[in-house]
Amino acid sequence: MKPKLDELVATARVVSLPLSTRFRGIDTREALLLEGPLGATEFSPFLEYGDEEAASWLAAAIDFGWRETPPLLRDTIPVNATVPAVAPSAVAAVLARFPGCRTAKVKVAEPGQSLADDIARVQEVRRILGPEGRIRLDANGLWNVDEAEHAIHALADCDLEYVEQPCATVEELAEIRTRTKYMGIPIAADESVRKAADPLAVARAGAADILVVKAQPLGGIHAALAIVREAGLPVVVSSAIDTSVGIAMGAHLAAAVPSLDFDCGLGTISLLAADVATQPLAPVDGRIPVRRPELDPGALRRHAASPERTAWWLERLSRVYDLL
Ligand SMILES: O=C(O)CCC(=O)c1ccccc1C(=O)O
Ligand SMILES: [Mg+2]
Repeated sequence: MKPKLDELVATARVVSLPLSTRFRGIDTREALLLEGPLGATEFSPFLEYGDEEAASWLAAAIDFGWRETPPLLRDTIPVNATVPAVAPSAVAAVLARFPGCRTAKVKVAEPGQSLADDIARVQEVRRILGPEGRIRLDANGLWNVDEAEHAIHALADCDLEYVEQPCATVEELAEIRTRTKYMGIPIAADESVRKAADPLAVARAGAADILVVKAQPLGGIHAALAIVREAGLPVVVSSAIDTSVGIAMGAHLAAAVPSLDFDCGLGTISLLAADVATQPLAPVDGRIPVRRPELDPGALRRHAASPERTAWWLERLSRVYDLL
């Protein structure tokens, strides 16, 4: 069901939240929050995304606010720490923000950095987590196949759970997966799922061992769950530096998937220096609860975006609404 645009605009609030650590080249995160009949919901495509891409994010916001979730199989979700491409000296402070998380996802292949920087960061994560910790990497598609092969081989010593989107295309993923198979390190697809015209193409091509699924870019909990069912691969539910409201959307998806073998990328409230919920969905003992957060009116006021940015988001909302 599609609510009227007026109904969306009536409750829309735009916030600008400071990050505790720079991530993806940003240090504040803007989001538009809405109140549906079922609770708060979030529309927060990244600023550079075009309206077509943002349309899936709006469909997701409406899905979470206006449609009952599928049956939930879990009431808490284990989450990973997310380590941005920071210097080794900053790793301990980042990990300390993720209490109880046994798994860390480490960003690698950051433009302007070298493989030596990645190795130093990953080694520091391994040192702090100890031998029982799990380490996965995320290159956001920034290596070519030869660079990926070299880097994965060099980092294999650190005992890797999987490598997420080492290269950009499905063809490259298939190639790197073949080349690194002997190392026994699985390849996960993220952008090849959430930014693809066909999110199932990577699974069909046999180009990944694991799918990263995100509720907002995939059009919402129900659409993402259908993709998970059809893909037939293990999944990791993740997020996009959402507020607690978007994280809750992801947590409900993670609670609904038939099986959940990996810790999820839903701990990222810890990368924000402020949030919008009365009780933020930050990790405790390595897990987040599955519940709908309540918006905190004081936080919405304190972190309200400027009138200019609010107008920009409302215009975006109305343009994207017309695409649904
Ligand atoms: O999966 C996680 O640990 C957190 C989410 C994350 O890494 C992310 C957050 C914003 C944009 C892109 C990504 C990504 O997985 O590539
Ligand atoms: Mg990723």
